[in-house]
Amino acid sequence: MWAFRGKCVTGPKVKHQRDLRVKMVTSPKKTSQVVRFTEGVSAEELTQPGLKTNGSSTGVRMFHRLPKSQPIKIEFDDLTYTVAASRRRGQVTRERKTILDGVTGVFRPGQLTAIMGPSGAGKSTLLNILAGYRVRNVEGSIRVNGTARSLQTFRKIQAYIMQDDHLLPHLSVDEAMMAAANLKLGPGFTHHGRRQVIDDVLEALGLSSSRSTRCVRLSGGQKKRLSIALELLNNPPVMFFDEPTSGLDSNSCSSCVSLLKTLAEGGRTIICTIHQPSSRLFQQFDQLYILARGSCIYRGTRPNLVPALAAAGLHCPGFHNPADFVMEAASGEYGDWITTLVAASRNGKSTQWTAADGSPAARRSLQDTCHSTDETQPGGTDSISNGAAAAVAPSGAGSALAESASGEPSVAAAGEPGSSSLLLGEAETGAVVVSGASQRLDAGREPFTTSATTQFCVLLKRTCRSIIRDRMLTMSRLASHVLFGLMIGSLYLGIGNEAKSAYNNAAQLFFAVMFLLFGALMSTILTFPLEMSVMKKEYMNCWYSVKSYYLAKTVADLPFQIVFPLIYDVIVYFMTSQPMELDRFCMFCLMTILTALVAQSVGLVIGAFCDIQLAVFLGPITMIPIILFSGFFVNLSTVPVWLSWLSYLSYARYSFEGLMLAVYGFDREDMHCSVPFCHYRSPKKFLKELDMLESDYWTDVLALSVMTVLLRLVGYFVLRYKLKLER
Ligand SMILES: Nc1ncnc2c1ncn2[C@@H]1O[C@H](COP(=O)(O)OP(=O)(O)OP(=O)(O)O)[C@@H](O)[C@H]1O
Repeated sequence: MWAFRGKCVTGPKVKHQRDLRVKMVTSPKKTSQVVRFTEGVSAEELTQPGLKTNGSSTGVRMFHRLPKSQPIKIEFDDLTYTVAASRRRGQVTRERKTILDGVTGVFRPGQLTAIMGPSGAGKSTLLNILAGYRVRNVEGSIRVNGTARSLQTFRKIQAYIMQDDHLLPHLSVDEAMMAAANLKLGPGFTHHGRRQVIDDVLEALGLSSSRSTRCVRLSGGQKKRLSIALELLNNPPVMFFDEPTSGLDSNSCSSCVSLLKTLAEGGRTIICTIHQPSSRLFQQFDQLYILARGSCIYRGTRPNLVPALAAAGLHCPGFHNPADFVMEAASGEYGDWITTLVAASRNGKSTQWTAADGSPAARRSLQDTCHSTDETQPGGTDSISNGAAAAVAPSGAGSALAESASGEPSVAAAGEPGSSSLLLGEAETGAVVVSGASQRLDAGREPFTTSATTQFCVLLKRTCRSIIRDRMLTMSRLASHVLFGLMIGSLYLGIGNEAKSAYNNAAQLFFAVMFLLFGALMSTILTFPLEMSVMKKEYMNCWYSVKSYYLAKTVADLPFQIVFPLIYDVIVYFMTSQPMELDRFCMFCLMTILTALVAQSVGLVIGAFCDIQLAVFLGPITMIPIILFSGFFVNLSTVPVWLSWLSYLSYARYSFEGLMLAVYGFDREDMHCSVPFCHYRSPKKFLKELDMLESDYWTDVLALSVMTVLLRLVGYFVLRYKLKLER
């Protein structure tokens, strides 16, 4: 059941799935669009700009203003991927487990290709390798439009939509889209131009009415469509989808696959992994690439699947969903057919069943831009071995990609604003529509569309917005500083100048250190790993650099790490009657702020290093030795020499010492004694007792500052390393 603007199109008009096929047709010369449907849709519906499925729009519409792109054909030969085999106890083994075993295939523009196979067959692995998400331990070759794939160039023209929708929960749809547009559309786009592109994409994907809805409140289907919308902004000609229908109900699945089909019909190369599609979904796929145990058992069109299986001796019973049947066969339910089917498809090399050759538009366009599938490119193969070659693939790939559909090597500057149409749909002339703003595909080594400064500014704004919108966390942080401040202030009320309460006052200062350390550490640890998944997706899709992200992330939280300790300081300092001297108060505040900053840096390192489960354990655990060597529990002069070096690594030591010196140092006069004898009437005596008399406040400031900077650098490199490791 399809509907337009909420109106259902059912009954005699729509008889078959094929009737529902939408063809977007436009003339490159005309600015107005003609929307042509196959049979079954009334004339007045042709004028409707949006298309809705099951009451929710999954619209199909020409996007006038997106950057232009061009068709991309991906070929891969003898792809093999191995991982280290698990070690048996007490045994060092060099054996490797083969996940993909020399598979070959071609994915063409204008086609929706499904990579199918039972669980563990290697679908996601193949997708990741083709998308460039995985490069280590990969052997074989990948060509893009007949030329060796340059990972750098390819990353700019592909989008990878992950199985889970990694979205920032507190941003609205519109805000998420605007941030993406600011990052992905070049400087040539004005604010108005970006707005128009966003409007087009949201309208087309049926998200216009959800503009102001926060991502966290979107339905599963809407989240999926938003994930696609975000990637569509720069009109990537290649889109990879990992299990796009997972977690969706049958209607949302259908809407989602229809959308993918429409994107493919516009000339894009759409590749998705899918487990076991219903027969309704299955009908939508043009090409199938079926894997079993890391080998290809079928490569060809969907209608050819049953004949191909029959030719190999495996007969699909009538009325049986071919998708189910082939999955059952691949799982071994009818005996061991895998070897036979792999041999029949020659592990993907056979082109016997790949009759269709892309949409006519894409095909014609490719004739100008590509070499034949089976042509061997002398020296043009991106031989990937242990990832090394992928990284140094010739930049010539970029120029091949950059050629226009007419074969002319003309690609306008990145982000150049254009006025009409894009790759989605076919021109009446049959050529793929490529007019309008264009994407620069060979813009040197820099893979990002926007400058580092722009990336930083956009990310800073977005991160600040996310922090403020995360009311629960932000208010909890604020409330905890106020409440603990009042609690400590009440508990140690007016003791700051009382000689008999010197130890209590030191305990109060030590508590401030603990509270600020844990507060800043845990708030970072709890949020950073969750943001990392969003960051990873966006970084892999070339939105921005790690550097820009990390800098924005660290700077965005800075005001909070300054304001919250200040609130605590004001309450505690005055309630506990510390010396009423401005410079001492400023030194006190500086020390608490540095304490929060160093703890935040530790949180960034731990958050970048491990997932949230491990991080919430590691964070507090790593604090134990830091606290132990702070000088509060043990007089540091009594620590054995072989352990004393640890105290120099303890940032709690510098914080505690700094606070003590701010309050008792700098020749403070004797304190008030309300009893006959006070041992620590002289602040110097008290500092000497704690082995702090010779210490210097500014050395503590320097130590904490250096630690903050170093830890932030460590966090940055850990983040980079983690991203590299995952590939
Ligand atoms: N880095 C790795 N180390 C060890 N094994 C791996 C690694 N990556 C993948 N595998 C294994 O390779 C096999 C294929 O994994 P992959 O995720 O590609 O399967 P899949 O077909 O997508 O399965 P599913 O549909 O269940 O997601 C699995 O058995 C998986 O455990």
